[in-house]
Amino acid sequence: MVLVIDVGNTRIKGAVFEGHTLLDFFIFDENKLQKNIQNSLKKFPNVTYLVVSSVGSIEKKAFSTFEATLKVHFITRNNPFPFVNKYETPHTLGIDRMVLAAGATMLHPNRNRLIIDAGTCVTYDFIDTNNDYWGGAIAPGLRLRYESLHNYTEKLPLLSLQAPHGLTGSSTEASIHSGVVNGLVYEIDGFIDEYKAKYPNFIIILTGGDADFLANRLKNTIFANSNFLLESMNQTFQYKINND
Ligand SMILES: Nc1ncnc2c1ncn2[C@@H]1O[C@H](COP(=O)(O)OP(=O)(O)O)[C@@H](O)[C@H]1O
Ligand SMILES: CC(C)(COP(=O)(O)O)[C@@H](O)C(=O)NCCC(=O)O
Ligand SMILES: [K+]
Repeated sequence: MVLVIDVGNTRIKGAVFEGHTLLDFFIFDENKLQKNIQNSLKKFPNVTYLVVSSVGSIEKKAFSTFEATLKVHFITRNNPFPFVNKYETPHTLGIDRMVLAAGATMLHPNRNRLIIDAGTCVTYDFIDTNNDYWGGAIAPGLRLRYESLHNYTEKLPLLSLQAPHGLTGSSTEASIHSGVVNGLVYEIDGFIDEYKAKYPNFIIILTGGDADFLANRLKNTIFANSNFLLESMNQTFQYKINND
């Protein structure tokens, strides 16, 4: 059994896998990380591997206490990956984007694929039919958009995520909800439309903390898979074991 831990810029997520089957899912509190992991391990005593990927501030040494009882693997750029990396600055590419690209390559080999991860940032990652990874786009995520409007203006309140009532916001609050939510929905639909027009037989994967909220607001019919990064971490780890 494998416990995978994804350290994002907002939240730390974990999942236990038996082979390819996800048995349980956790959100860990950064301040109680060790304790939270210990509790998950108590629930699943058959876990033998801890697999971590981080784009956040938590580094490998945070998991060193588990090295006495588990095999701890930190996913880095030195891992084997099943795609060809054509990014011009591969040394700066986010490890989460590499893991998503690996997951998409293994799930749907030799297809044109776009992975949209709506987390702290919204990342777009494109892999073509040759399994060449080209990059994509990085944009502010939903929460970040609400926070930026508040932090960089004098008069705008900090609002929490709410579905807009329509296109035209008739108050400050309604205008912010329309700008943030409709704005991101149009952005995502716009990217999807452009890629679809260019590449036939396109596969789109939507994941991240805001995936479910966004999926049923898009003009394009896309099913969200919130666990895709965790599943892809498990796949990337299996790929490493098979290729070592
Ligand atoms: N309890 C929560 N705390 C923070 N963000 C949340 C929560 N529930 C949903 N979200 C949404 O999830 C997004 C962050 O997604 P997530 O995938 O956790 O990010 P990351 O992988 O970058 O840490 C935010 O934009 C926010 O709207
Ligand atoms: C773009 C990101 C900040 C996204 O992080 P997330 O929203 O998943 O927390 C992360 O993938 C990252 O730090 N990337 C490095 C730059 C790049 O990918 O080119
Ligand atoms: K992201």
